[in-house]
Amino acid sequence: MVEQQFLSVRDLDVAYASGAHALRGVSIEVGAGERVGIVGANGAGKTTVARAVTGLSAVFRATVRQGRISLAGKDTTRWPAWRVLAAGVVTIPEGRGVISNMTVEDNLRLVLAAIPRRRRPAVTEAYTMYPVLGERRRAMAGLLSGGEQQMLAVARALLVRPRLIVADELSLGLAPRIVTEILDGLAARAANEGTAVLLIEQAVVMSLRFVDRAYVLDQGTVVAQGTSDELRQAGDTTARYLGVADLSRAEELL
Ligand SMILES: Nc1ncnc2c1ncn2[C@@H]1O[C@H](COP(=O)(O)OP(=O)(O)OP(=O)(O)O)[C@@H](O)[C@H]1O
Repeated sequence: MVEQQFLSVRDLDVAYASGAHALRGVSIEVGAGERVGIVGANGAGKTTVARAVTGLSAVFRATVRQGRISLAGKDTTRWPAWRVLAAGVVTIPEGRGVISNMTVEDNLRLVLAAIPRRRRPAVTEAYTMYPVLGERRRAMAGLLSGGEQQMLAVARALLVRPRLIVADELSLGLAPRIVTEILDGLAARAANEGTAVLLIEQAVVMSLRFVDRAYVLDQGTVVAQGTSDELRQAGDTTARYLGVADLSRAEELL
């Protein structure tokens, strides 16, 4: 049981203007400082959860038809993205979202500028977290490798001291070794700052290593949930929803 709940999603139903009924009665919880995963196959509804939680549904012409989203007990179901951000929820969208034709350092300074000077962290925090960013701080972000860009996105998200980071398909297109490096950096900093992480991933084996517990989504519904160990041991049942032959022997997915 989550001791101090930060994000609570209850019985959420979301449909797109196209008619796609993407989520049906989804309930998830993320405690303060907790690391929680949402895993599921392509089209399961993972990104739709991320959009709903971060106030981006309307941008994608999706509507919350039923249910409630709350942050620290406040109903945020219909809050716009800027208000959710102000409440301490930062999103790392699929595709990273760094500004390509700005330097690494300017990408970082851009978010720091929004923080009052007396509380502003040093830009070098990002370089301590991922030293390669320091080495490449004058390079245009668009010239970094995919993994380095993702490091920049993660480090930038942490600089604003969020209470929750929602990371959507962080591993997409990256080598497993790089993903591990990125997640290790994120885990260390998040634990240090008490930041909760909602990790949305198709890469289930990798994801279960990083999170404390996870929800399995299939066709817009939560079909299983539990600690990483429980889900791994559920073997066949969980694996079937994920399109994996056997979760306990799915290391090759990495
Ligand atoms: N912008 C959109 N407009 C209309 N339908 C959408 C849109 N985005 C997603 N959908 C539909 O909503 C359902 C859930 O998609 P969603 O992207 O949330 O799943 P996902 O688990 O994140 O999959 P993926 O890993 O492919 O991103 C799918 O049927 C999808 O076709």
